[in-house]
Amino acid sequence: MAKKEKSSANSTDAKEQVSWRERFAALGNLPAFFKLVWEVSPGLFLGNAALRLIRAAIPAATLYVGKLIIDQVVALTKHTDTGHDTNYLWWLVAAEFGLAILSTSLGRAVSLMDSLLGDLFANRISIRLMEHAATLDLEQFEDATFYDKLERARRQTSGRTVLLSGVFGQVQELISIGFLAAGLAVYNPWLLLLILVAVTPSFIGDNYFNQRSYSLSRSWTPERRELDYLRYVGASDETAKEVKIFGLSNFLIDRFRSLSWEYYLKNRSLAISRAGWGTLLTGLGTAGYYGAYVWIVMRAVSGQISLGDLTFLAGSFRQVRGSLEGILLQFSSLTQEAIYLQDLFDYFAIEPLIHSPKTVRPFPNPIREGFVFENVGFKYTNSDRWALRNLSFTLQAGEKLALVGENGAGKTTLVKLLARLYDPAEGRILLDGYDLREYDLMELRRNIGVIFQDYTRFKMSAGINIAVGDIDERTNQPRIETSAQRSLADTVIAKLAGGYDQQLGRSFGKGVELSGGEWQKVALGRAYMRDAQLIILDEPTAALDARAEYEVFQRFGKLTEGKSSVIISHRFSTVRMADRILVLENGTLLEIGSHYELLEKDGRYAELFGLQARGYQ
Ligand SMILES: Nc1ncnc2c1ncn2[C@@H]1O[C@H](COP(=O)(O)OP(=O)(O)OP(=O)(O)O)[C@@H](O)[C@H]1O
Repeated sequence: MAKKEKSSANSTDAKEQVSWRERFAALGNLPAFFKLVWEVSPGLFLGNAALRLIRAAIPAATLYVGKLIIDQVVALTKHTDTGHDTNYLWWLVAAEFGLAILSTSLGRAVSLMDSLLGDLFANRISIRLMEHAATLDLEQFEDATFYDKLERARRQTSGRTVLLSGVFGQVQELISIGFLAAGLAVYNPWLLLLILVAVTPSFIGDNYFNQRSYSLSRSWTPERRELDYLRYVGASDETAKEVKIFGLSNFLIDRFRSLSWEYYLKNRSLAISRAGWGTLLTGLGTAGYYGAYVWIVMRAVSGQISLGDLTFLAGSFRQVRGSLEGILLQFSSLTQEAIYLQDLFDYFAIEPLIHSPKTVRPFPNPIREGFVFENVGFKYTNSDRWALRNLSFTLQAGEKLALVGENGAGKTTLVKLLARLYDPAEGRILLDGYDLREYDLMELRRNIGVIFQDYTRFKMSAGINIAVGDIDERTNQPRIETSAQRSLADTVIAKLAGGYDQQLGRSFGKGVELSGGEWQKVALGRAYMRDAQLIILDEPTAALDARAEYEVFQRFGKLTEGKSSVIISHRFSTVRMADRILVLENGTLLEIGSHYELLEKDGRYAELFGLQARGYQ
């Protein structure tokens, strides 16, 4: 299944035009779609189908009762002396009234079920979207075409029940037509053929325009994302500061205006030609209908059919034409919806490249030998440059290693490889003698605690912001508080009115904003939440004041005794506390050794250390 979806995804990616064959092929997504809807609520699904079936019989029944009423009225007016049959007439009128009431009540019930099912379905798809996102690789998130797919899939979360009511509506209409057509065929089967011919032009026209509008919307996905982004940057608490200071609003608005105007113009020309052609082609259908109407009227005038027959035929004819037109139009929008569904399934079909092997090696506890980098090389997908190359070194068990190097040297990349956020393109990383890829991915990550320099400031409570280090322990308040003490976050939280329950960030309710250093102390608490064997801090103290930094590292040294740790820092006062220091330059290892060894060597480390030391003199 996944394979099939992938191949069709490629074919639609390759070109924006969608052929008839692809439209029909897209209908193959319907069973999977119905399965999703069924899973949401079997009861609502079945109820909806049953009510629609009953409703399908009502138009034909109403028309037939109408014919009986007219025939009865005519009979009564011809024989004024026979008043005995008025009872029957009133029964007929009551029946028609009953049918009308039934029809509207069923209609309401159906739309109620549609909307309930729609809400449940939207929630379910959103959850599946998040569940699937959690399985994907970091690299996939950094890819623009992936984002386009994600964006198109996200748009499926709402409004996809249009498809549901569309298909149910189609079946309902088809059954209605069956009843009505049977009536028409009794009088003259040619009438049916005439109807088919009359509706075909508008059907073809509509299909053509649906396809063009899908192609336009699909080919504009990146621009639509950019529009969303501009709207966000132009009106968000996170950007307001810089937008004001640098006076960016006109720049952003101009970009938004020109891009949205371009899209509007393309849409407008499509909408205008659609309206023009639509009017012309439906006109043809109307002419066909009135041709047949004239024929029926002439037969009534010449006395070949009764007045009741005339109303029944004219009514059936009008309804069949309307329903058929509806079905054919729905069909084209149905295939369009099915193509949109393809986007959703394409997204679900994306498979992560980084995963656990089928049989996993037990994770060492404790780690005995450590991590060994063997000729490791790595290149980001969208880059021709090697971010790391020919990297060989050992991070011994229990060792404190510092990474030093200029901006862009590859320090963060090295850390991401350790946590298997990426896999090396060349060479391998061993843990206690075996490739990292042989261990269970989740277990590896559980044993590594990383605080990145661009850690996330969750717009949630202060307690949760620490607990994310080990989210299963979020109700373990003593553990959260101990972690906060270790990272100095406790002094920050003590000043908050709501303490650990205080909402952070200004997005929701009475949230408060923290300073950069305060946020960093909170984020640092995450490292202590987790009982990891390797702790990695990527510039963890860049925003801390000198006293806090000193204290953090005093504690860090003690608290991670016996554990391995990696610290990335540009401050040599921090770096010199490590057992060994690894100096990276342009993705390759330049020097490795203790502070004193490297000073003695008088290489790059000694040079950088000297530069910083002189700055303080
Ligand atoms: N997601 C990415 N996609 C493409 N290239 C990337 C990505 N992340 C980093 N790079 C590139 O890889 C190289 C190494 O980046 P890395 O973040 O490892 O550097 P760093 O040593 O941690 O730098 P800094 O001291 O500035 O944090 C840089 O040239 C950077 O431009």
